[in-house]
This record gives sequence, C-alpha cells and structure tokens, in this order.
Amino acid sequence: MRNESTCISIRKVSKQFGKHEVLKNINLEIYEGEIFGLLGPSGAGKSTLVKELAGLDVPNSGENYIFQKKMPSLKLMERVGYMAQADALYEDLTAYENLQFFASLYGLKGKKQKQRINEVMQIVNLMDHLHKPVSNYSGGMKRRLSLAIALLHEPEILILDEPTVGIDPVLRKSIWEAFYELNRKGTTIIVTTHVMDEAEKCGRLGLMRDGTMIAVGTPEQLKAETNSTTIEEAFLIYGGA
Ligand SMILES: Nc1ncnc2c1ncn2[C@@H]1O[C@H](COP(=O)(O)OP(=O)(O)OP(=O)(O)O)[C@@H](O)[C@H]1O
Repeated sequence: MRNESTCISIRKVSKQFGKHEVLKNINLEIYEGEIFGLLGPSGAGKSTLVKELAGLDVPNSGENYIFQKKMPSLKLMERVGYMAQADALYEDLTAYENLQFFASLYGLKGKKQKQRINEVMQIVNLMDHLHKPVSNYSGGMKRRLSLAIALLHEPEILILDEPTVGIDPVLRKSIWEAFYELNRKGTTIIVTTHVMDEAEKCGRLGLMRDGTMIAVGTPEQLKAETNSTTIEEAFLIYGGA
C-alpha cells in the first residue's frame, strides 16, 4: 500500500561535466513505499541522478534530500542500498567471501552476518552457488549477487541502476518478483531503465531526456495524458516527436 510521505526530494538539481550539462534543473519527489522508475535513452542522465541520490556524486547546483536530510551524508548512506550499473565484485573470491567483505563494511559481524548472507542469497535465489568463485558466475548471476550485496544492510531505500540489463526474460521476471517482495515489506525502490516493458512494472515513472525530466506520473496517467497505447509512444510525444 502506498504511503504518501516523501522520502526523496530532488530540488532544482543541475550537473555539468565540463561544458556538458547532464542534469538540467531537475525537480522530483519520491514517496515512501513506491517503486519509482527513471526511464530514458542512453545518456539521458539517469545514472548521474541516481549516483547523487546514493551519495556518490554531488550536483553543481540544487540539493538532494533523503528523509528530509541533505545528501551526501554518511549517516544516510546506511539507510540506502545502491546497485551500480557495472558489477563491483571480486572475481577470484567466492560469492560468500564477497558478501562477507561487504557485510564487514556495513559493520555486520558474526552470527548476524551469517544470517543476513543466507537471507539475501535466498532472496536472489543463489543459495546453491554460495561457495562458488564469482569468476564461474554467469552475467545474470553476477547481477543477482550485486543485488544481494545491496540488500545486506536492510536499506529502507534501494537504488538500482539498470538492474536487469543483459538478463534473459525468465531471470528478469524472477528479479522483479524479488523487487515486489521487498517493496511489499516496505522498501522504497528507485530503478533506472531504458526498457519500456520494465517501465510498466513501476508504480510511477519519471521520463528523462537530455538531462531534463520531461514528465512524471503513473504509466496509466502518462499514456492517458498523451492519448497513447504504450509508454514508448507517450515518451515520444512528451519528447516532442
Ligand atoms: N564522470 C563523467 N565525466 C564526463 N561525462 C560524464 C560523466 N558521467 C557521465 N557523463 C556524461 O553524462 C551523460 C549522462 O550520462 P548518464 O550515465 O547519467 O546517462 P544514462 O541516462 O544513465 O545513460 P545509460 O543508460 O547509458 O547509462 C552522458 O553523456 C555521459 O557521457
């Protein structure tokens, strides 16, 4: 069920890399308990925006707030899980050893650490591969292990940058089932994607193009407002095509 209290507030955020304006005056509110999708083509600025929300980058102007506190903040990062676009895993170590390493960073030790490792590996359905070296994992398994790592410290907000890129439809479905399950338990999820059918799975969407937020709403609202039958069509209309 959706709770309307704001947990993320993006206020007049702009970002430049040199002369290139990658985010242009972005304003957005994300509510507690929703699955919010950032949809846009490659280069639209989605990763840049979510990196700022994860506390890994800062805007040139404007502010990002999480739970009414300004980012970046080390304290807030404990409440946020982030899965980057590229997997940051130690290939020579087993999945278990990778999880132990990241769990230690979060201050999870002993019995609690072991328990959380088992829980997150069950969520992503990798328990049978717990002691295999990551170098033996397929691309999809690595993405799921990255997700497990992002879940270790039980974050209230989960930020996922293209979590299912390069993953086959069957696995994608099982990963989305994991997202729904987490969301049902109260986790707010922000997911970036450029896949239209994935966008339809989100509660609300922010459509991004060339560093601009061109529309925000539920998939149904966006289609109705543009008289479209698909999100793809709605996107093109909002983009002025
Ligand atoms: N560190 C950086 N230095 C210079 N330019 C950057 C940097 N990071 C991103 N950019 C540029 O900013 C623009 C937006 O990139 P970003 O990764 O945020 O887009 P995206 O919407 O996430 O795209 P994709 O789906 O391909 O990841 C791109 O043109 C990219 O080249």
